[in-house]
Amino acid sequence: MSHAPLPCCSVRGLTKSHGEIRANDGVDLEIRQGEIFGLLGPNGAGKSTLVRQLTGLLRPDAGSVQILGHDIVRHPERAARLLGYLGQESTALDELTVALAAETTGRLRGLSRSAARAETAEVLAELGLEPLAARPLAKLSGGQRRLACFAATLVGERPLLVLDEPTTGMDPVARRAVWSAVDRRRAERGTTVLLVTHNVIEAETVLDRVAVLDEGRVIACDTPGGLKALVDGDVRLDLVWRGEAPLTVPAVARLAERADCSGRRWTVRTTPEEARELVAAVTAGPAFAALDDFTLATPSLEDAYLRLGGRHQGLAK
Ligand SMILES: Nc1ncnc2c1ncn2[C@@H]1O[C@H](COP(=O)(O)OP(=O)(O)OP(=O)(O)O)[C@@H](O)[C@H]1O
Repeated sequence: MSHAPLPCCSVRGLTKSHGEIRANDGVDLEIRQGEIFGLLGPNGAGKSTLVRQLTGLLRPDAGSVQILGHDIVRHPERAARLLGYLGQESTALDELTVALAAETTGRLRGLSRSAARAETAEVLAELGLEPLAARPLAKLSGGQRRLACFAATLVGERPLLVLDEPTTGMDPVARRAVWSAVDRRRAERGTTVLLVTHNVIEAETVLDRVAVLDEGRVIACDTPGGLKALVDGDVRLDLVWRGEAPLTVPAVARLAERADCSGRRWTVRTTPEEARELVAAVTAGPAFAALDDFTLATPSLEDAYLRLGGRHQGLAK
């Protein structure tokens, strides 16, 4: 008889209210070992509330959280030994230099001084942070500080990494360094990663599975491919006007009623057949003269998300 491996993290019926607001409403999740698992959802969906309960920082009103077989509701103090957590709030280590913050995290996690130092040097090199090693966290730019906090989270390795919006404020080079570091830990050490993110398109390439949270509930849980199958067959037409859209053109006026309009950019989700007709209509006559740019694209994970929780626009952060 074969046994399924122990899940890394198992959440059942998790419920938490902040006063009147039910931030988590019976959440069930199972994260497998070695998986990069994404938690998506609009602002206020309850992602941070969920994550803070997994990390033992917040006590649920009801439900259970097991991490590698440990009951985190009963023993919240065990979470620190099982997971590395990068939260959204600023760190208590803000007065320290980048190197010392990382080293101190390693020491707090039980590494000897020399091991903490060696790991810090490795992680700073991996993330391109060596030039900032001697600078206090409080004196760095937002993106630099975020990367330094991410570095500290990696020192004193834990089997589970919980990363709440790790790339907020980072430039593309730093973002790429974060995703490669995450991917490398999974490939080389079997680390499990729970990633909370708004940046769906960026995260799509590293995620094995995704749960979509909306108003405190899991409304979908699947692979990125599985979620995208929800919008299979649809295409997205983006139009960018030079100035005001030419609403005197009947086809454009009709489009205005159903497009998501964001300034000069209009987005329409439609079938390939209709997209061809729309493109023909806007690339002729006065509409074309008013058009700055247009693109037709196959669906992304963000389109799948919008289809699921479409009334929210929270992922466009
Ligand atoms: N300490 C608190 N006191 C009162 N209400 C809170 C508190 N923390 C969160 N909430 C409310 O609970 C709901 C869920 O918040 P949460 O921070 O978990 O959402 P989120 O999905 O992490 O959002 P974001 O993407 O903006 O970070 C929101 O309606 C929020 O206003």
